[in-house]
Amino acid sequence: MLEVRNVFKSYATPQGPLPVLQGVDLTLLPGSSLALMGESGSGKSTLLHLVAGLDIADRGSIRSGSYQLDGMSEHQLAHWRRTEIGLVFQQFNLISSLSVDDNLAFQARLCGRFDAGWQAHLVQRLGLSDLLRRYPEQLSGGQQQRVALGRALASRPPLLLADEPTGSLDEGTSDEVLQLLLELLDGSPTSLLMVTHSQRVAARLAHRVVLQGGRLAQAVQA
Ligand SMILES: Nc1ncnc2c1ncn2[C@@H]1O[C@H](COP(=O)(O)OP(=O)(O)OP(=O)(O)O)[C@@H](O)[C@H]1O
Repeated sequence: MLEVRNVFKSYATPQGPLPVLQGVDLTLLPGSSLALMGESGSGKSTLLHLVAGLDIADRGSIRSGSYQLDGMSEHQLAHWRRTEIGLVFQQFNLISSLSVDDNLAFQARLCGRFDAGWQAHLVQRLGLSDLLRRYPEQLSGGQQQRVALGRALASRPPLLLADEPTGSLDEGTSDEVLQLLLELLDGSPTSLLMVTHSQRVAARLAHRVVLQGGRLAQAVQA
């Protein structure tokens, strides 16, 4: 279970500190999914980066399972990122020098959780069987995002963090990729925290919250 409690984060700017998160509270149960919405610049990516251990909160607590992120060293945060979370970004972030097959296995191998049977299942479900020997530049956007999802899920992380994962795909491809993701997560203990601007996408997840004035509010259904 992910628990974010009273988290604050400001950035230093030439004009002085810019407060972005001002007391964020969030709970995400195992196997559940939450859409994180809010206007551009409201701090969605900032919050996701804190949960990912890519940046550190000024104060407050972030915990998941037996991990307490505040107070962790850079080395411990790197371990957290490697073993406990899967990350998917709008710009796929695949490793251009590795084949699809090796991209898929990359994180799972890194954290010692490579499972050939599970990877074969992901390849089949994500429709990647004919693309395994290709390199990222030889794939369409939708294909690259399917590889990125497979890579993030191959290590069976307790928490999947996705920042606008379908943001650069057309509507049809976006629906297809989201559908695959939700099917793969169905019945699994992996929780999904997804930043999205799309009401359509958010409506498919179990819960929705909006970041406003540095805090989270329940989303009002459009
Ligand atoms: N490293 C940084 N240094 C200074 N200011 C930053 C930094 N990163 C983000 N910001 C500012 O913090 C605020 C929140 O940014 P963030 O990227 O978290 O917003 P967002 O809600 O994800 O926006 P979008 O929907 O446009 O991606 C913005 O005003 C942004 O300019």
